[in-house]
Amino acid sequence: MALLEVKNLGISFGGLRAVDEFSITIEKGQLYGLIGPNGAGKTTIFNMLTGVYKPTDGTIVLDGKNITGKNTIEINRAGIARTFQNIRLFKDMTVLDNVKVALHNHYKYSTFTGVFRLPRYFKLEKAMDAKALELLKVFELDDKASLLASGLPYGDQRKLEIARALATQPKLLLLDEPAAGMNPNETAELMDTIRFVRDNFDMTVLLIEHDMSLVSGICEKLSVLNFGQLLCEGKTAEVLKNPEVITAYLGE
Ligand SMILES: Nc1ncnc2c1ncn2[C@@H]1O[C@H](COP(=O)(O)OP(=O)(O)OP(=O)(O)O)[C@@H](O)[C@H]1O
Repeated sequence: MALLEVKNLGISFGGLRAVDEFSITIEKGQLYGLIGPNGAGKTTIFNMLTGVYKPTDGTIVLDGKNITGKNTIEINRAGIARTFQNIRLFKDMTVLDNVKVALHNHYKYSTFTGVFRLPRYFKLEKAMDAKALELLKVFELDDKASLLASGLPYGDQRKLEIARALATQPKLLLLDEPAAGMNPNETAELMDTIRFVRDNFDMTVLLIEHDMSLVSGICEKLSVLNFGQLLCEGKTAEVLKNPEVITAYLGE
């Protein structure tokens, strides 16, 4: 059974059909890329997959469960986490607390326990600190845990966003232009990190990216979107040779 099965997804904004009849099947453990020119509808698809927008048509099934039309919290609990094109961290919180916020889904204590600082509070806070640090270590951010997120260099902020998304323990990780604004060295490092996450967290990744070095470097399969519709899909090397794709996108 596929991890993600999307069929005939569509949405309109007023008179604009932003996404139309979009289908995609992603197997567990795949590194999958969604590419296409600016305004093709890629982020809109992410917004539908994560419950920010309700699709007008189609179905989204995650791991056998129909999640179409559910809200963002329900979808995150069902197992989809994402990062954003424009980094969205809690900039005035520490690096550690940014990850701990996302862990709260899985480490629950009552308000009473929290307000009165009962033993369970300290026990869970300690467990969350350890889990958050473990995640930060993967991204080599553990020694920066007590810094404010706003103080991190750009590449580290992007990594922290991925760490925070992973803290919700998703089945599927959506990355919206993870290499945006990165230099070639940072991008190469990011590719290693994404591969590491897939291999060590047993993760499935769908990413939107304009940086072709990253797309051809790590994506096993691609779907190409043009004017809201699927132009073609398949193995990365084959898709990138497709003349229609070159005309629509790479020849820009
Ligand atoms: N909330 C909205 N209201 C109206 N139009 C929208 C809304 N969200 C997206 N659109 C439109 O839908 C189309 C697809 O936009 P989207 O941001 O999904 O493209 P994209 O492929 O992610 O582009 P880019 O690569 O530039 O990020 C665009 O024409 C955009 O203006």
